[in-house]
Amino acid sequence: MQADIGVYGLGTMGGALSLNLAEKGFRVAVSNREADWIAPFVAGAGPLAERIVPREGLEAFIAALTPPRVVLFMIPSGTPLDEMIAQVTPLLSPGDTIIDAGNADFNDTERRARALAEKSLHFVGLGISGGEEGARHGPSMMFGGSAESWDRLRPMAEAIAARYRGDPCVAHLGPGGAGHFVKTVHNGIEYADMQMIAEIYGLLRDGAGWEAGRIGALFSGWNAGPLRSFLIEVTAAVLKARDAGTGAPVVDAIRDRAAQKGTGRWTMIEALKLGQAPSTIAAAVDARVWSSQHAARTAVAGAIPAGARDVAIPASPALEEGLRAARILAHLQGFELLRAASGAFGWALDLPRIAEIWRAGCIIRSALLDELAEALRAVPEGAPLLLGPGLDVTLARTVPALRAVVGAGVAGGWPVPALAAALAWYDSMRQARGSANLIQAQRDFFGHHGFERIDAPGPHHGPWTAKD
Ligand SMILES: NC(=O)C1=CN([C@@H]2O[C@H](COP(=O)(O)OP(=O)(O)OC[C@H]3O[C@@H](n4cnc5c(N)ncnc54)[C@H](OP(=O)(O)O)[C@@H]3O)[C@@H](O)[C@H]2O)C=CC1
Ligand SMILES: O=C(CO)[C@H](O)[C@H](O)COP(=O)(O)O
Repeated sequence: MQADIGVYGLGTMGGALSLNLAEKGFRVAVSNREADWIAPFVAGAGPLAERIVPREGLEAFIAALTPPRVVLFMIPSGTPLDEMIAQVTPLLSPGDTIIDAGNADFNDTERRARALAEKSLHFVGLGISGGEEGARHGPSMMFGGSAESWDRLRPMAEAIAARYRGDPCVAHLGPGGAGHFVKTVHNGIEYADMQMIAEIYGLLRDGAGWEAGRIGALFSGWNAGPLRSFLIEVTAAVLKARDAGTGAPVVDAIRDRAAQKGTGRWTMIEALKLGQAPSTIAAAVDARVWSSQHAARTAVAGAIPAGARDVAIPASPALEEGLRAARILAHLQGFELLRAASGAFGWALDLPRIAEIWRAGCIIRSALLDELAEALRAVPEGAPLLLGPGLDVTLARTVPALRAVVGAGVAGGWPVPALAAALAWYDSMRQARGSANLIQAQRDFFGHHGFERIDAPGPHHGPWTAKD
């Protein structure tokens, strides 16, 4: 049997995606670097095995594909992918397509697309979100590549994608690295959302003395309201889970060191290159770094005075509203970054469509994304996204709660870096006149850098004479 597509890499995501493709009627050739994974995978596929073509070795794998061939890699996307591309390219023919469905640095995707185009091969950078469950039953997918590749692969992509009220959660976002860039920013927002949720958990645990299960029950309640989302649902389930041996909350036994594979860091690197400052994502990346500095934290703990003792943590409605405000702000920062990238790289990213394809299947899926898609459609071209119709009203109503939550964290000495970063951005952006006039004066004083005046064309220098 010849296959419609080949999936290389039968790990968590590749295995699940292969089964999803087979379930939707596609014949899927599968292979894996460690070949002894292949037979157990097929054995576990049940009736879907009849549409799975297992192959050991690259040559046999490629020979199992119907031309023009489509080869999808679901492996770590740095050097491993470059090595696999080098091995597979001589086996392919002009017109064949390589898809990288892993998380990739979009600069690598751009480079690979250029190099493969010289060999008349198509390269697709496909951002996929949804974890194992999403890959198996319907992920959200961010397609980057040529229009020709999209036309060819669209039916397959739409067949396996998550659906939001019937609408497939996949879109062609642009050429080259556009899909991987959008996936990277998705993960940046994911980092911010996870961090802000963890900060609320920390306030309740350390500031209010709540036990994990009680916090989990609170999150469950929130999941029935405007905060409804996969990450709130996951948080509630995690907080309620108990260790089979001890009966204690599992979360209490987990080391407080957050790992990261790089997408949050990539988001920040690209943001800074584009002159953007998504402060909530930066705070989330910072917080993961601080969390990993466990030895230093342990040494410092107790040696430095704590915050005030008599600070009350705001009650549940304020926590819920504050988190809602911060979540909106984090998403808006992510979309501002996408808008900046779209302009800089000439991608014409369809921001409302991106919000729409994130409404189901992906890790940050939430009730907010539907509201956000509507607001992004309505916001005038070029206007700050903070003025997104509807969201502006919600922010005006919920930001006071965010102030109360951040205020309690600051006064009590419980860290709330991402929540505070959201608030700082909001307050900075609503200041028609900020304090950067002083920065300009300082720069001119020590570096003769010049400044603009509000009352006369420039540039100007100050009458600085002496250090006071
Ligand atoms: N897990 C998730 O929730 C998500 C992951 N991703 C991305 O999907 C990709 C795969 O992740 P995931 O399935 O979780 O990872 P796993 O660790 O479960 O699987 C990794 C796969 O990559 C293969 N692999 C590793 N190194 C090499 C190499 N040098 N050459 C060839 N094959 C190699 C492994 O083969 P072998 O068995 O031989 O080691 C295995 O098939 C990554 O890019 C990840 O960032 C994207 C979205 C969500
Ligand atoms: O892409 C994903 C979800 O969207 C992956 O789960 C990713 O691994 C998460 O990033 P990190 O490992 O850095 O927390």
